[in-house]
Amino acid sequence: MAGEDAADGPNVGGRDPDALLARAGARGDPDQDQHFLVDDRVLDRIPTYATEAGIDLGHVLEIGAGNGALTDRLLAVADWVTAVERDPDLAAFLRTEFADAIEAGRLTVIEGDALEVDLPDYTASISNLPYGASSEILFRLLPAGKPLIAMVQAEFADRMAADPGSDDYGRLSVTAGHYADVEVVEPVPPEAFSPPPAVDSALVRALPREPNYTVPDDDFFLGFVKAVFTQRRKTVRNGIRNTAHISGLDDPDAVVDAADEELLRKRAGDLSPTDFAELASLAHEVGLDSDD
Ligand SMILES: C[S@@+](CC[C@H](N)C(=O)[O-])C[C@H]1O[C@@H](n2cnc3c(N)ncnc32)[C@H](O)[C@@H]1O
Repeated sequence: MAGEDAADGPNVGGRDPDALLARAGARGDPDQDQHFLVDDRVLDRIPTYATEAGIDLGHVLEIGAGNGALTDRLLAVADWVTAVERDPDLAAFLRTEFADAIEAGRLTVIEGDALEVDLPDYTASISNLPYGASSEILFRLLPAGKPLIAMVQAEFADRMAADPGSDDYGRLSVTAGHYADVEVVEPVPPEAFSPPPAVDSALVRALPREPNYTVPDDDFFLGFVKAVFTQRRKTVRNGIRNTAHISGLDDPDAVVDAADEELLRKRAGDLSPTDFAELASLAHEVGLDSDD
């Protein structure tokens, strides 16, 4: 079990992030989404967002391990960490710096693109994500139904966790909320990173659960939500009619004819996830050709 036994020598959990950067010889290339966490307090707090929620740390997946500052903290609490890193120099550094943990079978380094490599069967993911690919990476991870803690752009975090009717509520909120309860657990300023990103950051925690609605088909539901939000300033009636090329509906008019007038008069940003599920279920029933 995670805890004292998981500690791998006196340094694990206490490596100085600046010293790690110096040893890695990494300057951080913003074009490669390389912004390394150098604030010890933020690094130390990240695993606590998992432990306080009782998340199983048997096998933690870290995407974008970089110089290993977070990997070090994860090794202090997890039984096993799999770290994915695309930069070959950083992956090589991780293999050297954490040779003892690798030798002990507690760390696996996967060199490659997180969107392409095979992912292991992990119990939780905890990452400081490359912002350029956060959306794609998150929507690779969330359907796995495992708890997730991720550093993302603050604005992105707010949109993930937003409630219906708020300015931040949109496709991202409904899609993330389809898989998990999402909360923003900590805002993180640019100075916590080297080099500092141009944007504010935030840590989100996503705890998987079944949605409180049912849909006939996840992909159809998510495509329908995407389609209607492309017309967020229009009424839902027009949104459904105008976006059949995105939603894949064969007969959007049949959906509009059958749907509840009160929902059709609203705009996408005012529909709850349950409203979307009701409309998508109806659309699936009456808006698709039977041979689809
Ligand atoms: C924001 S840095 C985080 C580094 C380190 N984990 C930390 O917390 O300081 C993101 C890391 O992801 C790596 N990266 C960028 N795109 C990636 C991708 N598609 N797949 C895997 N790693 C990627 C970068 O090389 C960089 O090391």
